Amino acid sequence: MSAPYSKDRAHGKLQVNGHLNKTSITENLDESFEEELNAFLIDENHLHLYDDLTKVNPITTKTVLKCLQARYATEVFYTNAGCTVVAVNPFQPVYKLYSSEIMKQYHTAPHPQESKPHIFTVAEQAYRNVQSQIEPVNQSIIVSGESGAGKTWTSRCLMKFYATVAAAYDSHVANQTVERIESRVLDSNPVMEAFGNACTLRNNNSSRFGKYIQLQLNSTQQITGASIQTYLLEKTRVAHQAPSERNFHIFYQITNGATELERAEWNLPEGAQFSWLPNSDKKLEEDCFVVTKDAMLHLGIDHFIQNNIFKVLSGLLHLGNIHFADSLDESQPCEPLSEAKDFIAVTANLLRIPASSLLDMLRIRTITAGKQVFKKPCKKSECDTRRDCLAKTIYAKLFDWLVTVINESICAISDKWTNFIGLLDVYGFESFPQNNLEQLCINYANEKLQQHFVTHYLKAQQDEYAAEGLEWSFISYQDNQSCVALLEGNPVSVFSLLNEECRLNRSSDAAQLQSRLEKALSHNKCIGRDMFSKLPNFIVSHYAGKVQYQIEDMAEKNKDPVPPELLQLLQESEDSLLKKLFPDENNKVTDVNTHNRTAVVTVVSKFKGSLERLMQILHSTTPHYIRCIKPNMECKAMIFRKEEVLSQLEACGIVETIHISAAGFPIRISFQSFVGRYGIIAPWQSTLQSYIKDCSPAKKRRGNQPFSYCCTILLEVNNPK
Ligand SMILES: Nc1ncnc2c1ncn2[C@@H]1O[C@H](COP(=O)(O)OP(=O)(O)OP(=O)(O)O)[C@@H](O)[C@H]1O
Repeated sequence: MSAPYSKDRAHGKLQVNGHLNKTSITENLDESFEEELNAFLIDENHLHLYDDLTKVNPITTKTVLKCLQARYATEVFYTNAGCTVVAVNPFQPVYKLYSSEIMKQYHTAPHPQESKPHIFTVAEQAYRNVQSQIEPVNQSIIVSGESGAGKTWTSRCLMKFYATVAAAYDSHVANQTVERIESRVLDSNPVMEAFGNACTLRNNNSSRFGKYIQLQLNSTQQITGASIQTYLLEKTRVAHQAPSERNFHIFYQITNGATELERAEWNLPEGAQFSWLPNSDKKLEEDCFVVTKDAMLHLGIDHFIQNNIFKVLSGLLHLGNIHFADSLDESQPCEPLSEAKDFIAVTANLLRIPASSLLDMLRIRTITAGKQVFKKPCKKSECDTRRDCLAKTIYAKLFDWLVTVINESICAISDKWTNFIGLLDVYGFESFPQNNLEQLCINYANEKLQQHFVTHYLKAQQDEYAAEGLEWSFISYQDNQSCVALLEGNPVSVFSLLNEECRLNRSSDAAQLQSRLEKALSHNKCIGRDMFSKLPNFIVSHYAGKVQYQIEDMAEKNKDPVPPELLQLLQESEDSLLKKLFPDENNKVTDVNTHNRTAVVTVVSKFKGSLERLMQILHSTTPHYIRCIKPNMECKAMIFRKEEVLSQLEACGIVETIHISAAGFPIRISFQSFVGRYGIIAPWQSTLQSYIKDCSPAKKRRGNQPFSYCCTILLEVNNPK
């Protein structure tokens, strides 16, 4: 990222890295720029006063960082950065910021933009945009940031804001009958978090899935419903938890919070040990079973179904305790360890499947060749994989089913809502010592969102100024198109090669895949490799930094194979919930072991498809951005680590955003809307009409004219020369 220069710096014409006379100007100004920078920073007492970072002068990463730090020290957590609100996580409750009085203040403010920076300003702006019915009427609030930065917290606050200000107060039915829709929408949070969040090294309540919530508004802008779309649940967590991390919260809730009666029914004796329940001594406030059960009830999941769900979950915990011994004779199936025998019986009982069928499924593979069917004993490692696969398959289906049930409970029928405000809370960029397909998908999603931001805001704004012929010098921003192309492009990309590997119906060789990736994608500057690593790998230069991915297991994870006998077993279950989750038509589920190569639907293809649909929705809405920043990795209150914040600011290109916003036209409304609304003050209506007629085709073509431009027209019409 190059050193920026401010608008004022070059007499209002040159902003950052301007293509115009860039070199000469930067050379001439280097010295005085340094002086100016020091002059700005010298009086530390004034830095926290910068509510809007576009007013900082000069705008540099250092000045922006210093202002955010000064504000944080004075317990000011929100700062405007042009079109974005920067939210630095306080890591402590700040009740005064989110009270219903504060919500109402922002809601009723004549000019919310002039109030103190807040996520409620963004929420209110989006709401007023819907009220004004200016196209595009539907809105999206994109909340981004790394794990633990505060995305989920922010989304929750935004939902509470809308539940307060857009409530159907005047509706008798809504007030008197069962549960009001807004509270039901809010109830979806604890349920989704119990089943989809977990304690990780970086966040005690980390969302292990992405979500897009559409709040549905009627013609008078009251909430009439909502719908939730989820993305890529980290289902592997059910059977594998990294050291010092935990499984999904719900497992701890049932084991800690069940009553005596429930314990007996779900076979969860006090103090029972489960392999898939690590770090259960760590108590979190998220472990509140009563809250989850109440919320489920409000969403229409009655006690009977709840009981059924928790019984199945208990079955999964017991399943995790089934371990096999190595078989000395390959022709014989592996024997379960002696203590595992009880767990087989209990698991089978809780899942209501025959214990013998469960044991067979776990340790014997069925191979179909033409009309012949063979049985082959699995190795110990295969038995473990099949056990884990059973747990992941059930949990993922259960999670999807819950989302469907929640949607049925909160979604309004189509003629009851006209517009929506969408809240997007997706996992942040991830880079661990070991990265695999999960991180590749997550980082791909972040690349797509960054591209949306760049295209939608940075690029679109600059393009429009250029087309308008407005005085403007270009700002170089980090365009991530080549990285996106590397991952998903046509005809060849990381995804296409991974998918091809799955279609080839053979066990994948990581070293071969590495050389295939290298050969086919060498033209793209965003891919590389760690030559010193003995393990096959590739490195992707993401917009937020380089990430090294391990290739071992990647193709297998992409296939995500589910043995057909596993599905058959679940279809035979007598349990009413499992019957719902695995109805008979699942017989048709693609078997990746068969020869039907074209039918393989891989993880990346599915994920890419769902992201494309999300992008289409985002493109059809007016976007708003909230960038959450994690001020320290220990998640401690009032600690601001400059290096950590700096890398997050750089990763999201906030300084470029501030530059463009500082230099650009902040308000833009469609030409037609402008004339429709303000034309009345033009005394010469006919002149106005002819002025519009005379507008150049290029000007007429564009729907969104800068506000200043529209004002000029109005002025000219009012004061004809
Ligand atoms: N505005 C806030 N006020 C007080 N505490 C906050 C605020 N925002 C976040 N936190 C604290 O930070 C923690 C992490 O926030 P959150 O779970 O929203 O992060 P996230 O960005 O959604 O992380 P992940 O991507 O892992 O889900 C919260 O559990 C809460 O304790």
